[in-house]
Amino acid sequence: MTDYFPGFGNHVSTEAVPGALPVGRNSPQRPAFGLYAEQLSGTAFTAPRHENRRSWLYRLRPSAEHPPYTAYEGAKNFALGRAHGPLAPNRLRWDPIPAPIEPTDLIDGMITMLANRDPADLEGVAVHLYAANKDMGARAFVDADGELLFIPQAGRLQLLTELGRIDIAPGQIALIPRGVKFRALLPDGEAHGYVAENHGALFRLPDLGPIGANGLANPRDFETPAAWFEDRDEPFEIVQKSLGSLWTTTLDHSPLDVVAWHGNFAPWRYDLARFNTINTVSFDHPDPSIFTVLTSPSDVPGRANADFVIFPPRWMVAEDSFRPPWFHRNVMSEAMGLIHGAYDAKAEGFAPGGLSLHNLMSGHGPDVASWEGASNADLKPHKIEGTMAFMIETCWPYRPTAFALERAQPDYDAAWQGFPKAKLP
Ligand SMILES: O=C(O)Cc1cc(O)ccc1O
Ligand SMILES: [Fe+2]
Repeated sequence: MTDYFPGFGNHVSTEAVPGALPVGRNSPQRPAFGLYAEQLSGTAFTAPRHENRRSWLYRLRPSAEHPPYTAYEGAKNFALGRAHGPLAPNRLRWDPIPAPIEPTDLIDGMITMLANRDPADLEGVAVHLYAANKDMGARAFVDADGELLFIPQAGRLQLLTELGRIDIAPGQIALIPRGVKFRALLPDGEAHGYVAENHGALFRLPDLGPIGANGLANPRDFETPAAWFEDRDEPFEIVQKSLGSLWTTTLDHSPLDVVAWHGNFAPWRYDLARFNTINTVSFDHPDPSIFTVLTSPSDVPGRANADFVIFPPRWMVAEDSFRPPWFHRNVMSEAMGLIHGAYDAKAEGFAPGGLSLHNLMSGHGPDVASWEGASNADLKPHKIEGTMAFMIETCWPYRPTAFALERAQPDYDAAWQGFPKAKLP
């Protein structure tokens, strides 16, 4: 049986029980076996055809059958909203968060660090960390506020979703579309990582322009799971994030009961090692947009609501060039994480599992040690290996949560202290 279908945004047809998927129509008068047909729309009905995303689900019970939601009291650091008041234009950086002490599943282990727009604007992105040590048993999570891009840093995740099962390890990413229910198992007993929650236009592959028809993340390397379901008649909690807060209700069955589905609005996974990295073979350090894996456009051409950019292993061959990221100030706002290894612009203080924020127009770039090293390096071809950093870049300035502001490294500015003054002739 096929576990995954290759391709980005393809129209998939899949059934876990033969005969469950209707042929030739979406909503027969009586679907097979008494299943319920349900359309799940990821874009407006009238979105242009090339952007239109929806799937048809055939399930044991309709999603509409649920008791009222009430406020969820767990996950104290998740969906906190942004800290209010003026935000100093300081660069910020965080150490990795410690493992939980109490048994904590993925929902309760979510920690919101950065957010920008109100989810109700249908724009913006939030950056969360997670640290969990317990499987989600009889509970599922669903995010009405956006799609969730999982970026594991340590420990595998098994994401059991309404549309199928996804296994990922650090170095792979997975996307759970807005509105898709899922629960997460931790095959290694513990898991840490990052989540980018995109409230805006769906993540898609960037245009390639003069690069041509191939390169960067190639569509065939994205994998969408085959239909899978669980038939569990027992109390099952659903936690929903909606309009920036968390809500709970309890069903008498698992909501992961979709026996068959077809469509192009579905979860997927991708292995970052498949990224076809393109870089200079002459001089200068190109803009990091060459490393864009996924982009969520805004209404302004070329100005992303959110870009997911990686800094993968690659050859550095530029001649007479300062090879690491240059000093810069950017109108876009940059959140960065590190999956493993070391990042070439930061010799110290940016650890795997850590996070940094360089908001709009803040001066940043190589720390003193990285600048010193790269300014004096012998420029023979050199391979950067054993590393994977990433950036969630957005046109909407981030606001850290109060939780994040309280825990920022106290001395990040020291990374740029002690540069020798230039000497004029
Ligand atoms: O600030 C950073 O480290 C991210 C970054 C990397 C790069 O190669 C060029 C620009 C940039 O913002
Ligand atoms: Fe930057």
